[in-house]
Amino acid sequence: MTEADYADFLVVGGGTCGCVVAARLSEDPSATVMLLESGSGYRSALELPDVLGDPYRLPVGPASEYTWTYPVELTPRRASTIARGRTLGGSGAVNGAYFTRATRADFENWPSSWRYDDVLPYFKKSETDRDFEGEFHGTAGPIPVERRAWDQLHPLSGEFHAAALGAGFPDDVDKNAPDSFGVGRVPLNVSDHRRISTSIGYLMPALHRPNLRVESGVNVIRIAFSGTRAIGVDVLDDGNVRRIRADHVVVCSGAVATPHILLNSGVGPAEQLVEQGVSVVLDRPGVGQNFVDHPEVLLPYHFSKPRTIRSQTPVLETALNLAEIEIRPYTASFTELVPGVPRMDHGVGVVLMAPHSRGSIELASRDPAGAPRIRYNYVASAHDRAAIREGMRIAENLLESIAETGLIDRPVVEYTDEWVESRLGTSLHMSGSCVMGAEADPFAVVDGRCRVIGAQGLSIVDTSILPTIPTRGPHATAVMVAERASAILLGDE
Ligand SMILES: Cc1cc2nc3c(=O)[nH]c(=O)nc-3n(C[C@H](O)[C@H](O)[C@H](O)COP(=O)(O)OP(=O)(O)OC[C@H]3O[C@@H](n4cnc5c(N)ncnc54)[C@H](O)[C@@H]3O)c2cc1C
Repeated sequence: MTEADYADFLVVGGGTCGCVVAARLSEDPSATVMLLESGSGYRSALELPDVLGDPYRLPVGPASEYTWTYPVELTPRRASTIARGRTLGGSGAVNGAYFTRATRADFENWPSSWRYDDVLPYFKKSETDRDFEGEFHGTAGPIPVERRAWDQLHPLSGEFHAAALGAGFPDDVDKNAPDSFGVGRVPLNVSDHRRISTSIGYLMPALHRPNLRVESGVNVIRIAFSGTRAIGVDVLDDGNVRRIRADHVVVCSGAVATPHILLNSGVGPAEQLVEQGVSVVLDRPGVGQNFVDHPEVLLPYHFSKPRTIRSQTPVLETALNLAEIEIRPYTASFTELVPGVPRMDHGVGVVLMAPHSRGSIELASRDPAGAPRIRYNYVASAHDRAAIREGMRIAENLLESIAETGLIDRPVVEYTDEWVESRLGTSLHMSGSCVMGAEADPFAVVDGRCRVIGAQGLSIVDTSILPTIPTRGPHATAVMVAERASAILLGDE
């Protein structure tokens, strides 16, 4: 075997988690590490395409060369599409750069070895917080974290903050503190007006290592097994199938592609695999089942006077976090943010952060390169419908107060159930499509050490394994999970 077709650790997917895992594992000079990424690659931050470094735009429009686009069913009556990053850095290279940790309470429903005290060291290890230090913050990690200076906030962000305080919500000074609650500035993984993805923060500084090899533009179609032991992967390379062998395969392909690759490899609900003509390697009923994402409704507003578009304003600078609702005063419309998106109003996002509805990802065909069938099953639960309505009521009151300052006008809209369903979107925070759990739990796919239950030489490290969705955006939590999983894989924990 040549070095091109074997590695001790084979990392499948160079997204948020894959870049962390490849960089950390290759710190051990005795281990060879290969990272395979389906999308584009670059060798240094200098080669980074401008559009990926710009934190004030999201290159996820219909013609983007940096995304996967999947057809989805948000509700049985609402078809849509979702984007996921397809480049080094993955979804974290194209996202809104809002970098907020899961709270202490979020970890109470994770396995007992993943409580807040267990994960805090890895949150700290991942970041350099430029505003806060002390027991909850890191000062030497690869991802810089800062909040927008008060005197640079967009007027809408400042008025939103004042309106929420005026309505009696608590001042949430540090949204990355363990018990964050209320209104405050959001932490951003931005430095010198550049989005710092894990590709920039972790992978680029590691590329000089002789034991790390990165291949981009390579599509992994399945994991290869001998019995239940993973022995490598099959990749589609220039139309040819090539096998790359490994001692340990670490799947980091994200919450959509990871279950899809597993299903194509014969790991998943046996009945579904048999129906699709895939040989069963391991019957794991939880693969692709019960995922969660944050549903979102945009309440429209207009600026009273025409405003010049500010080129260096983050889309989200402040937010109000309540027990299960997040209210986001977006500073720009998605038409301004996402190239190629049709005309849309400015809007304040009302987002359900702890939904009860669960979705599924299943094989739609035997073609491993085809898209899976993704059903969100959004707002199927009466709880979710009521919680979104309550969030809309709070957001309405805040918009009313902001309108009184003369900054914005509000179109007259009757918020019927049909209107809500027609405006329903997703925050693109999909989590839990291959959850971590106890070995005895038939729906768990990986154990507390990120190993696929029932297989050998196979781990999953990405947002698909999150046991419950964070009540914040998942990016910072994904980086933490990848930090800890790397320590586990290296035998340091
Ligand atoms: C547009 C957008 C905006 C978002 N905004 C925010 C935000 O502001 N804050 C926040 O907290 N979260 C945000 N998120 C969510 C967050 O970015 C993701 O949850 C997180 O980055 C997911 O990390 P991951 O490692 O699980 O997957 P990803 O980062 O998606 O990485 C998966 C990688 O695997 C690769 N891959 C997939 N299939 C294959 C294959 N077959 N072969 C080889 N490689 C493959 C992909 O190309 C990709 O690079 C956003 C997401 C999107 C899409």
